[in-house]
Amino acid sequence: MRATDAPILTAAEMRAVEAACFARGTSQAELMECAAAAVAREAARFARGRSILVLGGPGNNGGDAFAAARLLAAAGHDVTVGALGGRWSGAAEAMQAAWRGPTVDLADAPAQPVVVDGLFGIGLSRPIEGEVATAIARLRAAAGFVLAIDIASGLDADTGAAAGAVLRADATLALGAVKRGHLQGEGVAATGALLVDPIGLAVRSEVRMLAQPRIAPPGSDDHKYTRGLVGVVGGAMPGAARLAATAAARGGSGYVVLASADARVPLDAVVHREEIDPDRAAAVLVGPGLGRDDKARRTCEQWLTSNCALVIDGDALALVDVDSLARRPAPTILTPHAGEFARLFGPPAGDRIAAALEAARRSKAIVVLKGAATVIAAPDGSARVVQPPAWLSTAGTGDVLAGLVAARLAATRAPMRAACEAVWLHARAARLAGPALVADDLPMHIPHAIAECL
Ligand SMILES: NC(=O)C1=CN([C@@H]2O[C@H](COP(=O)(O)OP(=O)(O)OC[C@H]3O[C@@H](n4cnc5c(N)ncnc54)[C@H](O)[C@@H]3O)[C@@H](O)[C@H]2O)[C@@H](O)CC1
Ligand SMILES: Nc1ncnc2c1ncn2[C@@H]1O[C@H](COP(=O)(O)OP(=O)(O)O)[C@@H](O)[C@H]1O
Ligand SMILES: [K+]
Repeated sequence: MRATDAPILTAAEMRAVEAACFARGTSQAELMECAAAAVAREAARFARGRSILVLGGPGNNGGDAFAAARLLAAAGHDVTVGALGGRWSGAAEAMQAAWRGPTVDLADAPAQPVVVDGLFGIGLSRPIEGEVATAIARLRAAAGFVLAIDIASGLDADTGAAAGAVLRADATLALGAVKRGHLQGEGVAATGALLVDPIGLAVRSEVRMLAQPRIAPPGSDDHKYTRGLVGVVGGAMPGAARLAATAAARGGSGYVVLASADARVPLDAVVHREEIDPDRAAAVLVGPGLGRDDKARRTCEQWLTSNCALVIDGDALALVDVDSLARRPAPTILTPHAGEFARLFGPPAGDRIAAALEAARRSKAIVVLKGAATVIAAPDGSARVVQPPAWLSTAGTGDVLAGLVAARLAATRAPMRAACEAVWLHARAARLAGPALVADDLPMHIPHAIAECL
């Protein structure tokens, strides 16, 4: 199944879940059979009759691989196992012994159009180098499709870092839960399409993949003010604030006010004013195109010390500090890209999810750390992660997101929910806009994305 709403665990958390499962009486062999059945199902779906090379390593990832090879062969597929000689133990040894088909050393394994990678999973303990690295480079180059069991071999399961070679996958079947390493570092490119099978494990985690939200429509007694007035503070680059204001209007706000020295409005529905009335605004966005001069600094300070629910983006992120954010009495959402995040909180070490959670805890704000995997982290330790389409990597799409976050904050008054709704709608609008999108294309697709969530 697709990874939407799936739990995301560290390797240690995954091992704790497995240990609890064994303590309840499930055997390792039973769990491995479950994993292997899921792997065989996906491999058969992708192979569509082509020959399959299954790579089996020395640990339980290899155990899954041998068991999957047995199931695939029993279903009539042409299967060869390329084994990394080693000492199997426990359930993995039993799975290796139960495989009766052709087995060759990894170094001699014949190239095949479909490769199932069961070399290493979350137990990778040192870089892949030497003969193994040479073999996987050769087999990868010849393969049309690689399915990784649990995680692409060579990736650190927590950070996605690759200290040595990696067998890049076209799809990965995560077992039990998504691992943090699928979503960061080299893992972003090496994971391919991310699929998850629960393999019968009950996994609870407040760090999850972002699910499609349910959006509440306005009630019959709502009017423009109850639905939420969004204030967008403009500055040195007025286009950015206009993009944000357009997204705020299309994102379900009752009323959008754009305060800018430049009187141009992007839509007739957006109202231009010199100032935003803090008592009327349900959410205020500060930062897109604001500039960083003294005037921008004063504007930022004024909103930071206000009682308004704030979305802080772009230039404003360079004008605030963590302690002032933590002192705010009203909800705050920060929407930094990696550079803005590093300036405010320090560069995220390997695990961006951990870094975003720590930043949320310190600033007492919702932190939306944008990028190829966008992390939405809350001070209470919960987080959601989504992989937006890479076509979003173009100027101004962050301004659109910031306006959308402000719209959802005004509509819901619930900052974590607002950030999740906005990030999902933004990614969905990008898919609806299609390849080679520009930021201006996104807002018109937001209402269609919202319609899918009612
Ligand atoms: N624990 C369980 O009961 C289950 C685990 N599952 C599978 O088990 C995997 C984890 O199994 P393990 O903990 O055995 O670990 P792995 O199978 O991921 O790898 C550990 C083995 O590889 C060796 N190794 C690590 N890095 C190496 C390198 N660079 N070169 C050569 N050898 C290297 C280690 O010495 C060890 O023998 C998961 O990813 C998943 O695929 C599934 O079967 C479900 C049940
Ligand atoms: N490689 C990528 N894959 C997916 N999404 C991306 C990628 N690069 C950037 N994005 C998304 O594009 C947006 C860019 O925001 P930002 O960097 O603030 O741009 P700007 O300031 O020009 O508006 C964010 O939503 C981010 O998650
Ligand atoms: K693997």
